[in-house]
Amino acid sequence: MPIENDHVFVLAPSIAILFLAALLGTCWLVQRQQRFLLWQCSAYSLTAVPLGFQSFASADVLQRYAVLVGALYLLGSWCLTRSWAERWNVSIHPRVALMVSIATLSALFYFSRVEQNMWARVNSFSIGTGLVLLLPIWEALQKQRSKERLDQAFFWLCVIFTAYTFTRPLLISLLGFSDPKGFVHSTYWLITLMSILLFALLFTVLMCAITLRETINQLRRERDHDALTKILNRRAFHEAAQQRMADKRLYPMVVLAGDIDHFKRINDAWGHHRGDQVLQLVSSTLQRCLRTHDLVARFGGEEFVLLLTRIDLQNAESVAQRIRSELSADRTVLPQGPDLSMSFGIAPITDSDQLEKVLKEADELLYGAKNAGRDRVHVAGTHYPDISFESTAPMGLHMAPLNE
Ligand SMILES: Nc1nc2c(ncn2[C@@H]2O[C@H](COP(=O)(O)OP(=O)(O)OP(=O)(O)O)[C@@H](O)[C@H]2O)c(=O)[nH]1
Repeated sequence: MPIENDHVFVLAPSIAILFLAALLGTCWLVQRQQRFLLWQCSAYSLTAVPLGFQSFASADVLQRYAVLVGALYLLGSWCLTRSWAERWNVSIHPRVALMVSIATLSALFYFSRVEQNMWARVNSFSIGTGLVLLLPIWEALQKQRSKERLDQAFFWLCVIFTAYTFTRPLLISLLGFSDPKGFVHSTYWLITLMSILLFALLFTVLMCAITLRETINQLRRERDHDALTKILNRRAFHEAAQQRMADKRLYPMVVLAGDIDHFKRINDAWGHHRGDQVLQLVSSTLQRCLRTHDLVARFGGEEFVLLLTRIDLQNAESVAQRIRSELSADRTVLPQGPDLSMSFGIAPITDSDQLEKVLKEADELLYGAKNAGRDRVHVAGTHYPDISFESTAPMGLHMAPLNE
């Protein structure tokens, strides 16, 4: 059969939708995390096939295969609902979708085989697919959704597309194109093709933007957080601390440098895995002491740093003492082991201070607490006669065990 020019023209949207499906499929293959991309890709592929078929078929052939074509579209709509449900983290009931699909296919059968009525066929199909698409939207309306602008845009695009699916035959007939006969040549069909292509494009652009945003956010999270304890790392702490220090309302502020005592012994006696659990326990204990605007970070090894806002040295010392007593009483990780203990150095921040200078001071105080026998808190401005400084240890190098 020779391919006519207008056939090629009406086939173009199906081919374009297949390209979009390939794009979404590739996005999923590259990162294998956003499963909604895969469902959307399946929906496009399943829709492009009957769309292409309809562009070629005569009215008689269409009537004969109405149920099969309808079934493919419904399957495509089901994949679309799975994609949206995945995105919004809602569950949809396959049984309801199945019942709607059976009713729709029965109507298609009736209006193509028993009573031949193209208009009723088109309308019953639109209502059926619209109802399937409504399922995840209904669920999403019942729960709190993301306030992110892209997610909001995605949700409303889904709502508009569903409303359009319900009313498409009516809308197009309102425009004056009420005769869907002779499909390939009808304006009705061209408007249908173009609108589906437009929606597919909009969905693809939004989904790619959402995926890109989430990939970047994930990379940022990994860059800023310690993989084991999930709290800030040294780099991110510096960045966040500079911001806090620039805010005059958050003063007085202090830095607490803390270090688990004899952590090497825990590793040696109980294994590295248990050591990791101790690090996680310490970070969660430290996190519990935080208030809004406070920061906690793991600087490396078993060394942690806190920045506490709107607090004086005396109260900061109480916080450190509370952390010490909570840790020593906690038997969750080492039920039969020794009490966990930590040493702290606490230094104040004044608005003219450099962060590095305060960290160094807190670290020297911590070093003093270790020298003085560990399991204690040393606060700036207090005289500790039992300290035997040998030298000023640089940040992070003070943990070498002393010969006791
Ligand atoms: N399990 C575990 N151990 C770590 C990790 N990072 C560093 N360590 C270990 O932490 C130990 C730190 O030992 P030291 O620097 O001697 O410090 P310490 O034994 O706590 O002695 P003091 O600080 O002087 O009380 C080393 O044995 C490191 O191998 C980690 O992510 N997980």
